[in-house]
Amino acid sequence: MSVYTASTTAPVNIATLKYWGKRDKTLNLPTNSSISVTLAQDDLRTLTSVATSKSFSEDQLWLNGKLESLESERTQHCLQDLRNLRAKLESGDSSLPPMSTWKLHIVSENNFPTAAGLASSAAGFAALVVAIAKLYQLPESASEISKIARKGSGSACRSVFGGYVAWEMGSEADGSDSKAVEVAPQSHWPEMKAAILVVSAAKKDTPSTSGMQHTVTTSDLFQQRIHNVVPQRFEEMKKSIQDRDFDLFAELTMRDSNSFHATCLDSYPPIFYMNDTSRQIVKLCHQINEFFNKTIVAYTFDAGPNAVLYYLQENETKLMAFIHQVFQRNSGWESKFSKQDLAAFDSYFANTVAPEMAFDLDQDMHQGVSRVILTQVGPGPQDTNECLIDEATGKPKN
Ligand SMILES: Nc1ncnc2c1ncn2[C@@H]1O[C@H](COP(=O)(O)OP(=O)(O)OP(=O)(O)O)[C@@H](O)[C@H]1O
Ligand SMILES: C[C@@](O)(CCOP(=O)(O)OP(=O)(O)O)CC(=O)O
Repeated sequence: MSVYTASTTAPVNIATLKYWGKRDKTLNLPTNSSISVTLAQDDLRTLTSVATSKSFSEDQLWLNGKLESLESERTQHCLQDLRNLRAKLESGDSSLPPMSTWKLHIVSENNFPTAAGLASSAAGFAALVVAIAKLYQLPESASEISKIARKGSGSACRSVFGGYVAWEMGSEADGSDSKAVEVAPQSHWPEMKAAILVVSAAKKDTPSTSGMQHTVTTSDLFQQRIHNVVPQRFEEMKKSIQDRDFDLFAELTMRDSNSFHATCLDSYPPIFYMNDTSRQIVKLCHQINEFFNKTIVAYTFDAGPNAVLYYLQENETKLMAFIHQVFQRNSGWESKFSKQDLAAFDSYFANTVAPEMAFDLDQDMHQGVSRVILTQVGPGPQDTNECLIDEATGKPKN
C-alpha cells in the first residue's frame, strides 16, 4: 500500500481590525476588510499531517486524538476546492498519481485549548488547507490558497501568511477577490510582542459564526461601522504598520476592538463577549498609557473575554512592571522570562512607578485570569518533518 503524506504547522492570528459580519455565509465573504498580526508558533500552533492512498475507504479527521466529523459544509468546501485543483494538475500530467480521486486521512493537534477564543479555527483550517495543498503539490500562490482556507473559517485565510496580514474583502459574488495578502513580513517590524491574558478557557457562549450574523441583522451601529468607520481605518492601519508607527497602530487597534464590541452590545438581544475582568484590563491599559504619557500598549478582544495586549520590545520593562505586578500569581511567566527579568520588572515598579502612581491597582484582577501567554509576531505556516501519521498504516501514530 502506497501512502503519501505531508505535514505543516500553522499559526494563530489575532485581528487588530476585526472581521465581523458576512455578506455570504456559504463562501465566508465578509462585510469589511480586516487586518491581523500572526503570532509565533512556540506557544500557539496547529500541527497537521495529511495522508492519501488508493486504499483509504473514507475521509477521516482526528483532532487532538479524537475522531471528528468532516461532514461540515465548510470542511467539505475546502476539500472539494483542493481536489479540483489537484484534478486540474493531473489532467495535464498523466504521470501524477490520481490523488484527487482518493480519500484523505487528516491528523491534527493544537498545542493550546480548542474553541476557547484563542483562534484555534484559524490555525486549524489554515493548517488543513496548507497541508493538503502541499500533499497535492499545488502550484497556487499563498493568496490563492488563503481563499480556500477562508471557506473553512474566515479568519483562517489570514493565518496563511506570517507577519502583518490584510484580508481584502473583495467585491465579486464568487469570492474570487476575497483573499489574504501580506501587509508586511515579520522582519519589517519584528519588535512587536503580544501578551495574552487568558480570562476564560471555557467554551464561549455565542460562536463567532452565529454571533456575527445576529449583529448583521439586528444592529444599527453595525452599518455605520462597515460603511463609515472600517474602510478608512483599514488604510490607516496598513500605513501605521508600513511606517512602524506604534502610537497610531495601537490607537486604531483599541478603537477597533471597542467598535466591534459596541456592535455586539448594539445587537438585539445584545451579545456580551467581554466580562468584568476584560473591562478592568481595558482600564488598566489606559492607565498605563496615561502614566507614561505615551501609548505603549494596545488591547484587543475577540469573540470572548481574553485580552491580547500588543506592545513593542523597547517598552517591555515599562509594561511588564505593571502587568507582572498585577498578574504575577498567574502561570506562564517562568517559561518566557528569567528570574532576573522578573526581578527587573518588580524593581522598576517599586522604584519608578509606585512613587509616581496616582491610582490604585486592583489587586484582585488576577483572580479572573487563568494564565498569561507571552508571545510575539511570527512567521506563516512552516514545513516540518514531524509527521502524526504512520506511513505503513495511514492511521494516527499514537
Ligand atoms: N487543528 C484543527 N483542525 C481542523 N479543525 C479545527 C482545528 N482546530 C479547531 N478546529 C475547528 O475549529 C472549531 C473551533 O472554532 P471556534 O471558532 O469555535 O473556536 P476558536 O477558533 O478557538 O475561537 P475564536 O474563533 O473565537 O478565536 C473546532 O470545533 C473545529 O471544528
Ligand atoms: C472576532 C473575530 O475573531 C471573529 C473571527 O471569526 P471566525 O473567523 O471564527 O468566523 P467564521 O468565518 O464564521 O469561522 C475577529 C477576527 O478574527 O477578525
